[in-house]
Amino acid sequence: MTYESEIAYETDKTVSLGTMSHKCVYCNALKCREAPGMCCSAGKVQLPYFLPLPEPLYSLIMGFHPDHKNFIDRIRKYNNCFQMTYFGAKQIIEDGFMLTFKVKGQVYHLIGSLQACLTWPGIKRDQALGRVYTIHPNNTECYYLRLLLHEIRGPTSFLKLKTVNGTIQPTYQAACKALGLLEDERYWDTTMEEAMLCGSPFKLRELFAFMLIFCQLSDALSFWEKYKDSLSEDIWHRVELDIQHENVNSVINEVYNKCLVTLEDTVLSLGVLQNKDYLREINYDSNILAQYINFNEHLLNNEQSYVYDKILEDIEKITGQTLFLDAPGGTGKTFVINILLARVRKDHGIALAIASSGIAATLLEGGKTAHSVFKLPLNLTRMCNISKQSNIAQVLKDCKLIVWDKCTMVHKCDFEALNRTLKDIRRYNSLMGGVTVLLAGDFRQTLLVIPRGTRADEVKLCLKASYLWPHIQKVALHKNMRVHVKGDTSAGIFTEMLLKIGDGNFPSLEGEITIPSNLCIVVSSLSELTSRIYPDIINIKMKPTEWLCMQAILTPKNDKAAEINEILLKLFNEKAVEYKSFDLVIQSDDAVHYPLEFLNTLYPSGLLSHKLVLKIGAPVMLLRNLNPPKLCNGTRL
Ligand SMILES: Nc1ncnc2c1ncn2[C@@H]1O[C@H](COP(=O)(O)OP(=O)(O)OP(=O)(O)O)[C@@H](O)[C@H]1O
Repeated sequence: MTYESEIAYETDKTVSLGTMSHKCVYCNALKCREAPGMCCSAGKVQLPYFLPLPEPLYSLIMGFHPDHKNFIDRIRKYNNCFQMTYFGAKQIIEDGFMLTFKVKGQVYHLIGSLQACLTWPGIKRDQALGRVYTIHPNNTECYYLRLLLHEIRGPTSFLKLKTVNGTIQPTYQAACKALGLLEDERYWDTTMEEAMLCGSPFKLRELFAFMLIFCQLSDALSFWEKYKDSLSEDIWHRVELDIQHENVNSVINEVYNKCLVTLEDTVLSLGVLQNKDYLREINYDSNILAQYINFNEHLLNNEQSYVYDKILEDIEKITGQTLFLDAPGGTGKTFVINILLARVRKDHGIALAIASSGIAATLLEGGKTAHSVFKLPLNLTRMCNISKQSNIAQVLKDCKLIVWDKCTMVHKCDFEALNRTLKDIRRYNSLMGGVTVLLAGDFRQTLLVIPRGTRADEVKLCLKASYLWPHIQKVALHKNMRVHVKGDTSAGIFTEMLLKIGDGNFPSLEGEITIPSNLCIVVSSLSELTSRIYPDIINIKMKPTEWLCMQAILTPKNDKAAEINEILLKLFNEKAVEYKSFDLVIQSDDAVHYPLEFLNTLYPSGLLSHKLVLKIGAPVMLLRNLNPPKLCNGTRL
């Protein structure tokens, strides 16, 4: 039926929908019939408040505008066309000679007079927008020209695109290189030359080893030829002392050879050619661990000691039990786990420390995420992605204890896949292949995330719903040590509240709770948040390091973190220095489907964003250390 704006449907006898006398108990929606809750999935779907319509839409709809009738008659057509063309922009930059905007990294230009024809009906020539065409990398110069068009704002000629710092480059590719848009071996030269200013030959060899392993030097031999004298300087000194008056040239090859041997040792010590995973697990310093145990073991309270002794006994008797440590926040899970790990590792046994999230993994000594160690597939399957011959299989075969913190966040299928994999690798058909497993977590905290899933889905797919759950022994910790040992009363109030919420005992209104104002401050914008957490950040140099350690803004998504970083960095007056990553598609044919500028917009977890902006004075946090014993991930530099 076509909608006729002239007809008063509410009084028309031929149209009878009934009165809207039913009110949904969850969202107050008025309905003719239909069970309560169908409209909002029993209160789970909550729409934002309806904001007043902007002008002239408000007048057009409400009848205050002369074009009201015309608008209402054609409202469907208007709707359809807005559906196709509407999108929002957060930031529009109008410098340069033409208006440009980016959607997912792709640049769109207001093409105006560049438009070849005027045939599109109803579109004015100066309102047309053009998207830069994707080009295959084999079409070299066009490909680099396109890259430049994405980087240089407001170019007025092709010559201008080729001009970098006043110099006209011979090709677009050369211009890209000069602008630092392409991967360039010169960076490794600059790195080495900078290191040579103050680094010892030992450090230079270590750096060279890192480059060989992680940086894919295209011509390692030429690099060696170029820097071999600096890399072997200390060896030269030693040899010179030994040979006294002999001809130096006669030993030159011996020196380089020695240098290459030490270089090889460095590469091997980084564990690339050996089983790095295995070496890492057995190479803990027993003396330090013994000291740690002596210092902390006697601090364990009765509940903690019970758990601790039970697990050690299980490891000793090789009973191979799986235990679940049910412990709310602050009861000392991490404390007990770290002593347990130290105890096994002290005797060069393998104790794997696993957590379901990266942040939780950093709290455990030598912790790693479950997905990285067990190679848990993202699309759930019956087995983990570990071959029997792999390095990690060797580790799993010999390990004595697996600790899995925050296990309540894991999908039951992952846990079941691990069970099957361990049975297979260890060739032992009991639970978890007979290795002692300690699962720790609190079901009141975050459960697993099911995309577009409901609360019921989460419960149905969590660890408790697994067929293995009845075979897991349960132990618990109750005493909040954060409050007990540290006397932190606010932590006590917070923990009590969390427990009440988790147990469903906190007063709520239609499924929503109000957090007491003495527990947190609600802010209205990101900039207010940053100014409250980091007031006066530009004078950070005057503040003690502890000040910075006392505050942090946590956000679950990398793009939000980038936004917060940008707000804070703008407050520093120093000149910004930009470092850009080189993103590549492995198959060159995919370059058309995944253009560089799109790859550059992604924020994969564990990787830096495409553009790293640094300013003098702004603190930097280490994301990944290639040489872990010295600085750990998350260190502020
Ligand atoms: N027996 C103990 N003696 C002294 N301090 C302890 C003891 N147990 C725990 N603590 C301290 O109490 C604090 C909380 O412990 P911990 O971080 O291990 O708790 P948790 O259960 O892992 O908490 P969350 O779930 O919030 O991570 C830590 O500072 C820890 O050092």
